Amino acid sequence: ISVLCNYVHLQKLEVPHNKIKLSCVSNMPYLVILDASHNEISNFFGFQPPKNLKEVNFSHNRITKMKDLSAYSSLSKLDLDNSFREIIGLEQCCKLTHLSLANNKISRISGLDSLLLTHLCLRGNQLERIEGLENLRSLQVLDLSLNRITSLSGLQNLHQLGSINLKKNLITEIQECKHIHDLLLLRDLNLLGNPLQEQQDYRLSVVFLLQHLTVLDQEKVTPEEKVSSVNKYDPPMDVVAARNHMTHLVYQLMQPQILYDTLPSADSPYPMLVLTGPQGCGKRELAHRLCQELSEYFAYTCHTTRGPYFGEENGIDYHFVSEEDFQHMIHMFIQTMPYGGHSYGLTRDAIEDVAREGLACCVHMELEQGVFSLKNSYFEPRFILLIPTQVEKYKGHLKSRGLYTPAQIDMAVLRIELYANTNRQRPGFFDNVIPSDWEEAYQTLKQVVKEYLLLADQEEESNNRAFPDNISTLQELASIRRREQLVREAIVGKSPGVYSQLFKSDESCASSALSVPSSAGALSSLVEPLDISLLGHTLETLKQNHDDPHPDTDRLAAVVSPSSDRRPGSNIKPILPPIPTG
Ligand SMILES: Nc1ncnc2c1ncn2[C@@H]1O[C@H](COP(=O)(O)OP(=O)(O)OP(=O)(O)O)[C@@H](O)[C@H]1O
Repeated sequence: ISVLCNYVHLQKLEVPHNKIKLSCVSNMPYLVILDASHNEISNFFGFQPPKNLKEVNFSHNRITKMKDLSAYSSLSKLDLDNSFREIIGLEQCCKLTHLSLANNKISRISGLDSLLLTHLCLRGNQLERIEGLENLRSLQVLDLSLNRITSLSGLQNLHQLGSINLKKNLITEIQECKHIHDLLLLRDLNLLGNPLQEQQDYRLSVVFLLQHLTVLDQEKVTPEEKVSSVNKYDPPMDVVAARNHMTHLVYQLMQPQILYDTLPSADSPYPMLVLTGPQGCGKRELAHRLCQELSEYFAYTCHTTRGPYFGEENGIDYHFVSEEDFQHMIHMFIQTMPYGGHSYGLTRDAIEDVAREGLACCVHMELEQGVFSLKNSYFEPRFILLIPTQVEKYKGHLKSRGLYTPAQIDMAVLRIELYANTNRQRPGFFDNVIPSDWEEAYQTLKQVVKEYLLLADQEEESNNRAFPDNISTLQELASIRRREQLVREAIVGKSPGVYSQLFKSDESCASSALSVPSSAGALSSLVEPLDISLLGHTLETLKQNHDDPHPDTDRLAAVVSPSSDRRPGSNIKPILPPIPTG
């Protein structure tokens, strides 16, 4: 092609698939693009360097050795798919962004450190490791297919990478993906033809580990795959709870159905109080103290396979059972939770036993498979969150227990945020929040619970009774007593025990309301429809009420007064803790 020597202004020369020599290029000082691929060139770049040569393709020639290309510093794109073993001579090509060195015999990447490459192709070489790429911080597209690479280590700092092709290599472990986990721009990954594809759930695992991917192995990652992978490997609390609930529901449905008579209907909620909070926040101690001090209202009801701590008693602190027995009675549980190598669970029978004694059950639980699981059931407990507000104090407390490793303590501290977030993001999820590191946490809890039981008003009134301030208080009390008398007559001595207020909700009122009989005509303007759904198991308490010469006026008034169809205790101001930092 020596005739081209006269074309001095030529900017683009394409002569692929020939057997030509390129000495004429020395006469083309303005050449910008040169394609001399698929020739038989062995001495490449053997011409005077055109000043502005940007794109050169010398692939598929007979080049066996790279050479110094510092004279060609304008190069931005270079294809050298030949048969050489070592990368050299590119150090001065500081404008080079696209480099293809495919199908050579390169076994080690070197000499690329100073370049600003965005696209690099090393397909079909003999690489076993990814090394020498650490400084290519601008790299966006990397093709390492058809090599012998076993690990993805070496890619972790290439934060601009959007596409990696590792087809047909020797990667065996899915865990290798952790090296590219932090590459947030990575959208396209190709691992086809690697041994790790044989592993079970390979695709879901990779989709989970690399949640930014949109294409994996040349196939689009669907939203369904993304959701399934998260549900499988890091299920949100709702999903864990839903599974737990579903499992136990299925177990229950497989059993003969028992009709319990403590409650008026099968789906009436039991009165229940649930204390929850992070590990070692003191919920266990508080729950048991509450059961002790308010033993006429509460009893503890959970089963566990862990052994009793010093001073704990079977049937009082837990029902202690063996793992074997626990599994044997698995169909009886409403929910279960594995924790620290032991199992915990709540059975319907245990709740029923407590209800038979006219008590409400009080339990302490973890969030995921405890509180969330109960939220799915038809039980409608009161949930109280106990949350540490002073991280250092909380850490100190955990340390002083001598039961936890530093890692476990850190994990426990991290979990505070889980509880705080649940409280922040789901208004009304907890009925009350009490800082557990206050000295007066128990007193606050007790007061809140008494409010639920409507005992606080009662105490207040009895104080008032003892020291009536003035005549108008006396008159008011007399008036309340008169109204209360009428109410008693109207409901023929039936009213729910105070503890049943724990679970009285708007819906239960609405679904089972009964209007006051006409014999109480005088009252019909005074009282709202009465909730009798909760009365079945409270007759004894009612009888006591009836015989009581000093009736609890406020309590009854609250049961029947127009305001009583609000959730009891709803007038209490929630005590919100300051949210811990971090
Ligand atoms: N049925 C249940 N469902 C869910 N969680 C439960 C259940 N019963 C107990 N738990 C929780 O299991 C955890 C372990 O209970 P355990 O009685 O062994 O207390 P602990 O050793 O004082 O625990 P912590 O780690 O909170 O100090 C506690 O967080 C407790 O609230």
